[in-house]
Amino acid sequence: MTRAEIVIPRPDDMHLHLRDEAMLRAVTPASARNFGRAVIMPNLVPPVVSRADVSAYRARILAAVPDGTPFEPLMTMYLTEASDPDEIAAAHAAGEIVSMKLYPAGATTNSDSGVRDIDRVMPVLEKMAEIGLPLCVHGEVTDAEIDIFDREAVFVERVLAPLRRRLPELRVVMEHVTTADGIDYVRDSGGDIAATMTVQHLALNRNALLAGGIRPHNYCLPVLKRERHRLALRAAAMSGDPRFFLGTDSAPHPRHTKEAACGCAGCFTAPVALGILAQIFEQERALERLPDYVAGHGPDFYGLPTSTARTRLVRSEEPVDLPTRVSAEGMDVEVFDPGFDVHWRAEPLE
Ligand SMILES: NC(=O)N[C@@H](CC(=O)O)C(=O)O
Ligand SMILES: [Zn+2]
Ligand SMILES: [Zn+2]
Repeated sequence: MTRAEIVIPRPDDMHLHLRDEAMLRAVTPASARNFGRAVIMPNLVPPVVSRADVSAYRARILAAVPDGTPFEPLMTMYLTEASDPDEIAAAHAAGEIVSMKLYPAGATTNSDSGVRDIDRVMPVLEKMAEIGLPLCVHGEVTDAEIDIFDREAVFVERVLAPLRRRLPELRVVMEHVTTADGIDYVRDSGGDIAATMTVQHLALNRNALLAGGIRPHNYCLPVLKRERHRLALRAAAMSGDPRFFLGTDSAPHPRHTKEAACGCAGCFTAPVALGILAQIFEQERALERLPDYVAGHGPDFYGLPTSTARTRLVRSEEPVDLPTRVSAEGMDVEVFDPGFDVHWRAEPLE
């Protein structure tokens, strides 16, 4: 194929970190350009835990969106052991949030305020099941004795499956699923569950993190896994199963905090996500499945209409020059590099 193009509904990013202040201003334009809507993660410092926090953060995001770019942040609230079921129900009823986010305390970036004991949040989860408000889950256990490559599979077995047996009506999104175990669980366990998958977990296996030198910009949580897991993720993404959809988990950190003795977890993929995904779906001869993966299944799960705006994906003979860095206000953020040529680029249409 030399030059080709496809026009698809404007994609939505169902898992995104935009941060705050200078970083928020630096990274928001890339997401607003490529995506019509995004589910915004609440792991700021301090976290987004109240209705007032949600509305103030939403206003700061909108202020960072370039003029004339339509972009709708879909807000989430950070679940803590002090979360109040009535406040959450009120936020949901008022359309202020699309989900609650569960971080096991200590599992990932800015998760210290997260949940230590699931029993303590059962009243909130029961209320959410009753009103149909989804729970977005960072699905990893935090026990020091569990190997980091096993933490997702162990979470499914010890936390998620028992929770869903206890509360089968709870709607759940297993965020950034990375293992065949997670994929199998979402596909086979029944009930109202879905999963997001990132760009980096479809593009790379753990060799890209560790072979031939350590590559901190490929470090994220859950950590990249073995090839067989990447292949299971690819198969799920290409299967057309509506329970699987894009959440980039684009997670910017200042460059010096990743290129460090103890580097931060997170890959900044927002500027390049769509081109890389088109490349991957083309490679798998499944381009016709891309629109549902990036623009159909996600909004469907959240009860939102598919976007009526359009995006054109253009394939060129020559590889695209991918941006390597975003700099603003003295802040440097390295853009994710998939390590292979990308011939596709996304152009938002009016
Ligand atoms: N994915 C990551 O590696 N990092 C995310 C947190 C998260 O989504 O777990 C971040 O906020 O930096
Ligand atoms: Zn996470
Ligand atoms: Zn994330």
